[in-house]
Amino acid sequence: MASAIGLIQRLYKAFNPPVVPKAASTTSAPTSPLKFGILGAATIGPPALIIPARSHPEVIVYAVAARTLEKAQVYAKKWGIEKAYEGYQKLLDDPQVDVVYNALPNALHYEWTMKALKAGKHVLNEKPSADTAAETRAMFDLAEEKGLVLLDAYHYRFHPALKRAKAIIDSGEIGAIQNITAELMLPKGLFGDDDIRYDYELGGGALMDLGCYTMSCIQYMASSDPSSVLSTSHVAFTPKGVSENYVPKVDRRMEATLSFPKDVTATIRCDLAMPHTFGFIPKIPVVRVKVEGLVGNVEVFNFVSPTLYHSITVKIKGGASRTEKVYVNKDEEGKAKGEAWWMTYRYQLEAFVDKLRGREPETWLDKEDSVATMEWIEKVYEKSGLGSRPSKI
Ligand SMILES: NC(=O)C1=CN([C@@H]2O[C@H](COP(=O)(O)OP(=O)(O)OC[C@H]3O[C@@H](n4cnc5c(N)ncnc54)[C@H](OP(=O)(O)O)[C@@H]3O)[C@@H](O)[C@H]2O)C=CC1
Ligand SMILES: O=C1OC[C@@H](O)[C@H](O)[C@H]1O
Repeated sequence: MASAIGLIQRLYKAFNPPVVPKAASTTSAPTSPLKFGILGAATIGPPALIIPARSHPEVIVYAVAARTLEKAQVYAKKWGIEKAYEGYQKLLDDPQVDVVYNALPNALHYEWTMKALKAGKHVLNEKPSADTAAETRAMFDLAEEKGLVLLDAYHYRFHPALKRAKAIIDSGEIGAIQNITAELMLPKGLFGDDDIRYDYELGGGALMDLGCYTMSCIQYMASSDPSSVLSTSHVAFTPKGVSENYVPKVDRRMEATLSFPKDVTATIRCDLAMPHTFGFIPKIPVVRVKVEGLVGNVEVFNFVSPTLYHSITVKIKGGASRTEKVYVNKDEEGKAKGEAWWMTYRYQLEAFVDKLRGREPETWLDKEDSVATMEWIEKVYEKSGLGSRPSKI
């Protein structure tokens, strides 16, 4: 009962956060709040940036750009955004925009992040980083050269629940890691056949969309990059009405097993549309990561959206089992940083702004994290025979 009430309270506040006055930076040198501009009137914009920004004193969502002015205006009106632009370049040309949130389809991340950086903007770039590791590397190289902050929005990494699970593993409580399993599988019916996730030219595929979280997560849990892709299996997406000769390039489902140094193995599973049970009962989403060690294991249920609900279960072989839940970061004195209702996106925004303002973020993902995740996504695609998504460089 208490946990149901907690869930309702967290959900309500996550989507109806207190709107705080916009202030100058909290650093000693006062500056104006940061003005964010969104590329694309995208579905992800409100949960990932617009709503979290309401409770961030240093963030104003100031502009949105879409391919048509009408779409940008409708979105701007709905979400209380001051400026609406037709075409993405116009938003980049606006000197008032400090930060660009790139919410375009994956295949456009590279082009528009590069353009935004060239225009002198910091960038919060949606996941997965780009279509290939070469594109990712080029984006981060340019950000470094320009002294700008670039972050790929692997939002799940910023939630304290993940940090707690990792701390348990790193403490040695479960012994040396032997095996990791990360799964993110959704039921059929969430995405139409014309969704960007099923479009090869737009960087589609289950591994790109959902699998990037699982790939990133196994690397984080293992504290290492993989050594090789041992095996893959996939179910391709085939649009309706295509000819017999159609060669599918997009995975609806992907499974891969990878080896890591020190005899560690990891399996990832992702699915954009798990078939209904008996053809009509939708399956429950599968969102979990399990790390098995020599003497025990840790399992995080719902590692991607832990604010809604999560559990961290620790089982020691032949011994006790316990469950933890962690919704806020605490410093050494026990002072909370964050709120139980902060979604992963709000934690991510906090870290992004801290970095940009020269404060130490609680969590950060750098160039090497992003490049390594893309590299191994490409290697899985190569092994599967589907091949990498088309690179622009
Ligand atoms: N962090 C997270 O939890 C999530 C992240 N994502 C990521 O965010 C990005 C966007 O996803 P999502 O919001 O679901 O997607 P949407 O389809 O809702 O938005 C994509 C945006 O890209 C623009 N766009 C530009 N060119 C094209 C094109 N050729 N075809 C289709 N759209 C185009 C669209 O049009 P216009 O310019 O006209 O507005 C639209 O606003 C992806 O990279 C995805 O992986 C998605 C969901 C969750
Ligand atoms: O968090 C997510 O959940 C649903 C996905 O399709 C989306 O792209 C992803 O980022």
